[in-house]
Amino acid sequence: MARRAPSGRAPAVAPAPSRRLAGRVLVLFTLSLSCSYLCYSLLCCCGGPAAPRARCPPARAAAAKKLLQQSRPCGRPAPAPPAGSAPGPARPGTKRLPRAIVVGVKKGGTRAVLEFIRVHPEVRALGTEPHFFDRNYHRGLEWYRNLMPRTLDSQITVEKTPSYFVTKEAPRRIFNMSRDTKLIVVVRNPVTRAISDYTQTLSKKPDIPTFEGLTFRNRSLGLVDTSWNAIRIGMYAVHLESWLQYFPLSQIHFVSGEKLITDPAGEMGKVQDFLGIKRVITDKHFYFNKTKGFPCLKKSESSGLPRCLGKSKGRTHVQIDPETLSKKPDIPTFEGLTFRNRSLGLVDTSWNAIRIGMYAVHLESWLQYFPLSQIHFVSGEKLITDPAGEMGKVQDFLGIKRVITDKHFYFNKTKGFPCLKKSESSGLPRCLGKSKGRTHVQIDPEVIEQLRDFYRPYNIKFYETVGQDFRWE
Ligand SMILES: Nc1ncnc2c1ncn2[C@@H]1O[C@H](COP(=O)(O)OS(=O)(=O)O)[C@@H](OP(=O)(O)O)[C@H]1O
Repeated sequence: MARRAPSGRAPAVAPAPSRRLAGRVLVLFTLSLSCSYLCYSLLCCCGGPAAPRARCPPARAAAAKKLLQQSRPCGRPAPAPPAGSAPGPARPGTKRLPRAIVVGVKKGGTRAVLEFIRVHPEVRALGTEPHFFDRNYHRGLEWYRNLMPRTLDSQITVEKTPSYFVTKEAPRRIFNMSRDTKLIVVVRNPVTRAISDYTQTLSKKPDIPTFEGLTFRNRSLGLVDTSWNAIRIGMYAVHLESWLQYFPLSQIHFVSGEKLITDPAGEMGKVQDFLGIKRVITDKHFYFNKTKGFPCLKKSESSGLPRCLGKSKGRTHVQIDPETLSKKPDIPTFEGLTFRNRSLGLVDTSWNAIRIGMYAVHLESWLQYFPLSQIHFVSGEKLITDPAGEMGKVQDFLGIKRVITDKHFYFNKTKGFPCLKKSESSGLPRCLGKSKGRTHVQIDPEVIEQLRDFYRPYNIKFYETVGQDFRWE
């Protein structure tokens, strides 16, 4: 080893054995450097001399870890270091907030859409799910922006977090970030989606109850448990309402999870149109992998090699009793819809079926424009028991001769209603159609009593206003 001169500098000329040693050390050092570089290049970077590749940002490396069979997504020009970080080669582009977000739905095919769209040169995607608008909102927009890949002005930043679709606050939060954000929702038959979701949970927690057990609150009554997430997520219309309060429908693109499998190029074509970018991703980008049973990319964005999605995508689903699958959706009961709080007797006046019967309330609006004498009230009850009598009054009100009389009606026992002896159209007897005079569903008499109490003050007000007692009590 070269001894240090008192000044601390190495002597200008070292003795001969030391020089040999130094020479060897230098050769070894150079060799080890070359080796490290070679390993580094093989493990992390891809590309050839024509396309110099850069190190992958950490978030993408994490994404790669998550995705089996996915090589590390790199192969883009090296991104620039964040301001204030250690100097390095200049990396082009800026970290920008996403212009498009795949907001759902879980198990719809969101990973496929993200991996397919990021093949487009005008798209850069965050590989991991940042969960910013649900779990990490408190971290602030800068935190979110920092996760994003660098993009050039011409490129679109995209992220995907499927749980956003069912997060109540997500539409408002995304709107507050940018009202122009384009939203992509991958939807799939909610029954298959629920089974896929359940299969995933089962793979992590093998002790959970059966799918059937979790699906029903009461199986014999067919009451589906809408509080179970696997079911709730599939109630697309319910969740969509929250999004439509902030975004026009034109700003939401729905990808068919089914077509994404049978015709990935077709579905991705529509996604590209929606994003306003050229249709670059086409049939040529896909092949059907028989072993996987799904379409795969011929060249992935990351490695340029053929790539299928990971093992967790396209799992074999658990077998579900076909009877469970054919159960009708859990339409709420009349009782369920009637009350905001049944034990408190609080009737839900926002339900149309209830609100319409508050005649006194609606009549007020009419009386602001028309005198009462210009409005004629037909009793729905008397129209059944005495159609001629009620129609007589209608003719009087219209100022026409009482032509329609008892002679025009007969009681049809099968129908259980009065019918016309001669219809105006055919001259033949005619009852109203099947949709008129249906057998009503049975309602708990206690509910009927509660509703009578509810309507009583409205009815009294109505009788007083119109000067007629319709005797509904
Ligand atoms: N090309 C391709 N390859 C593999 N899998 C594909 C593909 N296209 C769509 N799918 C379907 O994607 C389903 C997983 O959906 P997600 O990616 O949205 O799941 S997750 O919410 O991110 O966990 C996954 O659901 P399962 O089949 O139930 O596993 C697939 O059916």
